[in-house]
Amino acid sequence: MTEPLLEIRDLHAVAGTTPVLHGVSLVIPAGETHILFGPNGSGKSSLLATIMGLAPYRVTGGHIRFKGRPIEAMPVDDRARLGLGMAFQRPPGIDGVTVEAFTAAIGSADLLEKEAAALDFRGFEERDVNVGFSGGEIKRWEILKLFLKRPDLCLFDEPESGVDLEHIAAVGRAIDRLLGANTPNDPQRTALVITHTGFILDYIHADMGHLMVDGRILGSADPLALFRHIKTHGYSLPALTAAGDPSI
Ligand SMILES: Nc1ncnc2c1ncn2[C@@H]1O[C@H](COP(=O)(O)OP(=O)(O)OP(=O)(O)O)[C@@H](O)[C@H]1O
Repeated sequence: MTEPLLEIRDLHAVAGTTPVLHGVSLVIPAGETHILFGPNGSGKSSLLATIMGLAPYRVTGGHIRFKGRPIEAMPVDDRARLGLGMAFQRPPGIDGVTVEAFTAAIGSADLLEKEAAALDFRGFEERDVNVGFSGGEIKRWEILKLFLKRPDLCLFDEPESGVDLEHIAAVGRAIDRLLGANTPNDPQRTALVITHTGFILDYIHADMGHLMVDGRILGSADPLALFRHIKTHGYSLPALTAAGDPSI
């Protein structure tokens, strides 16, 4: 079996003083793409933010191992250096830091033009990062940012929400290309993707789907079967959890 790149066991976490995760366990082998489904407020974004190490999220129990190393207490910049990266749902604007300067700072200036064209994101070089970007432009920049950084584990928080129907194809294809094995030195990436609409499933190969409810993973199954099940039956899985039937 492939080594787990990310291993989360019985994770409890708070946002400030609010409990948000209540015993999440999740293992993602290297090279796999996993999808996280769940109703509003179930803790999906909190889980991604806790993995990334963002304030005000704090682990109060359990553990997170990435590449075999415990990272619960590791600062966010060390996690990024170790190979974690996240495309945010609602990232802050960075006044005074242009897209060009940001790209140069992460050592990817030579890639910007080509990758920006693939995401139809030309002409933003002089704009401050995420300042005044439309909802869809933010999403495209967040994915472009991961392209420029190429983290080993990519966390996507609703990458297609707010993106118009034409650009969803560009976003979907870009994510597929980002995650795919490009050269022997640039192997298949690992990803955890939050989606409500499921559009992204038309463009990427996903290995496993997880259903999160009330800060816990209720069950896991084939992502397309799980998505179809949620569309028909909502966010409860008595059949899945009782029988463990991967085809639902
Ligand atoms: N920084 C915070 N401070 C206080 N409460 C928070 C914070 N972040 C998340 N929460 C609460 O934790 C719960 C889970 O929120 P979270 O954003 O993780 O849900 P979600 O599953 O991503 O929802 P959605 O699908 O609507 O994006 C919510 O009740 C939310 O209000």
